[in-house]
Amino acid sequence: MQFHTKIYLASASPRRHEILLQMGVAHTVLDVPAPPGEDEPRLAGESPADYVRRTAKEKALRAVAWISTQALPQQPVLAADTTVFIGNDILGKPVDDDDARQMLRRLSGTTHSVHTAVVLACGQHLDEKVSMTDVRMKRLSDAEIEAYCATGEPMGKAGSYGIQGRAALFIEHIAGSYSGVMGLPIFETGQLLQRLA
Ligand SMILES: Cc1cn([C@H]2C[C@H](O)[C@@H](COP(=O)(O)OP(=O)(O)OP(=O)(O)O)O2)c(=O)[nH]c1=O
Repeated sequence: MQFHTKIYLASASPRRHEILLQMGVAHTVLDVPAPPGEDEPRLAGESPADYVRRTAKEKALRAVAWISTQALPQQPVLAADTTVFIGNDILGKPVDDDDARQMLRRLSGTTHSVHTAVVLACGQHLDEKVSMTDVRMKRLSDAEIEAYCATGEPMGKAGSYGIQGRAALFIEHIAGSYSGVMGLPIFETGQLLQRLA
């Protein structure tokens, strides 16, 4: 599969940039000013899939609006949102080490789901896909959590871990998309980009 159209990646996530490089997708990373504050709250009754879909669409549309204020060429925009769900709760990115410790204690010895929505915007036209992955984490000791937090790896990552990093040692099993857990599901992204050809 070859991708010929150049796109913008509207994401500050280095993982998403790396995954697009792996896919051979020519892209420019856009540094769209993000709204200040914490992760978007979930709406009442909103499913995990609907939540990531909505937040990824917001990122894409914010980028489209921003491009139109800059002297930038018009190109399709790719945006994504990744969130960890456990029980009925969202685990977003930790605000500090204490927050990370709490999230890792919560994930220890259980299975959670990681949802990633990927959105392709051509102007106001949006196309999207959602990947869902179950992740089983082994039981973590306090010492393991401490040592992991000391690496700094939890920061900037939903659920306070990176499956692509040292936390791989904690993951017993996954059912779904490894790249989706990392932040950009390769299969679903390829399906969206193929429609540009
Ligand atoms: C669960 C998990 C998440 N993550 C990362 C992917 C995403 O970068 C991050 C989830 O945060 P997001 O809000 O999806 O993305 P972001 O803030 O990093 O970037 P942007 O909004 O600008 O696109 O967590 C991993 O790198 N590995 C993992 O195993």
